[in-house]
Amino acid sequence: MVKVTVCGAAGGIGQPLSLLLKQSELITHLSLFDIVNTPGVAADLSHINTKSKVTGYVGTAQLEEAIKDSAVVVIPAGVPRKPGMTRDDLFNINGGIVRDLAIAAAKFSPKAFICVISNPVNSTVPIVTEVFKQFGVYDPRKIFGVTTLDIVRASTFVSELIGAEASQLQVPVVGGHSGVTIIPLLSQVVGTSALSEDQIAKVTHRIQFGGDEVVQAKNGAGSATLSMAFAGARFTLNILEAAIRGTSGVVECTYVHLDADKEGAKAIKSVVGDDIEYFSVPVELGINGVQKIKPLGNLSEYEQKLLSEATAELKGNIVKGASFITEGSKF
Ligand SMILES: NC(=O)C1=CN([C@@H]2O[C@H](COP(=O)(O)OP(=O)(O)OC[C@H]3O[C@@H](n4cnc5c(N)ncnc54)[C@H](O)[C@@H]3O)[C@@H](O)[C@H]2O)C=CC1
Ligand SMILES: O=C([O-])CC(=O)C(=O)O
Repeated sequence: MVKVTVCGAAGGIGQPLSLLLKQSELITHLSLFDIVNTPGVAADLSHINTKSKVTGYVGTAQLEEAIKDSAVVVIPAGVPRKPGMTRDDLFNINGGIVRDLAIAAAKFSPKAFICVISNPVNSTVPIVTEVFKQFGVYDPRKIFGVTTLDIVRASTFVSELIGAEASQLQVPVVGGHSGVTIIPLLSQVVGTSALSEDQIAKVTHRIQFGGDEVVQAKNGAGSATLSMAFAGARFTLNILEAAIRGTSGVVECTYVHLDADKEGAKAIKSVVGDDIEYFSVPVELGINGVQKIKPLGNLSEYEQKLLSEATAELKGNIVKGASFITEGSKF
């Protein structure tokens, strides 16, 4: 049985993400959890003639049944931004939501891969880590912040500039998932050497603040949902491809604790500093999640500058998330 649970499944991301996951042959049970509306979403999806069984659960009383024995738990639960807000402004409400879902996952599905979409990702991933530590079930190879949308956006925006096929263009994006902590490594992309410094700076800024572009266009009705569902499905299916089907060479940039591969992390820390605990890095996925943290590769002078601008904010976000559990919540 390969059970995947989506927490926040009735939401703007949750519904299209569940639809995309329903198409996978690798999933045998798609479990949908939310605090509202999941029976309807589950009934609707359950009529689609693909492999997985679909079940819906609503409210915390049904959370154990929803989450137990999952291979993967994907978390797009929580509130989205409105214009004028930062992702960090979501911390107080989403921190508590992610904490409670992490507690359920630690109790009822301690071996699952946890894919965190809820913002602020830079802080919500440390929240999950600290909860899993408190329950004695922590494995850093299995907890992921989903930053795939940054990579998807980068491929689209850069391909528009250099005339490449967007779906084929690999653009590494490392660091975190908010504004200046998002670090696209455009110098590593074939075809970008023809771009001027000004073009590089502009497209870098667009990748860093792509989320704001959608928040402004939606004008109070939320943030990216459809592109995030696409990115979240890609990431989840890549985890399953490596872990369930055993395919080797599956690489994605994702925000992880660098303890997930201490050997691989040495090369990262030599570039970003010893005191950075979490970073979005290129990861080779395997049967246990993170199999190998790959090096960042060469950074241009401009990318070095982006890195130095990212670290202070990232470190603050990490401490804020971790201390929400270690100094705040007791359970
Ligand atoms: N990692 C990334 O790249 C991205 C992250 N996001 C984040 O994803 C989150 C969700 O965004 P949307 O789907 O647009 O929001 P939404 O408001 O449309 O949906 C969120 C869903 O979560 C549910 N929910 C609330 N509390 C819950 C709980 N305790 N347990 C289970 N479900 C609960 C709500 O009922 C709702 O159905 C936001 O925090 C947003 O900032 C959004 C886009 C990209
Ligand atoms: O911008 C937001 O709040 C949602 C998000 O994380 C993104 O679209 O990258």
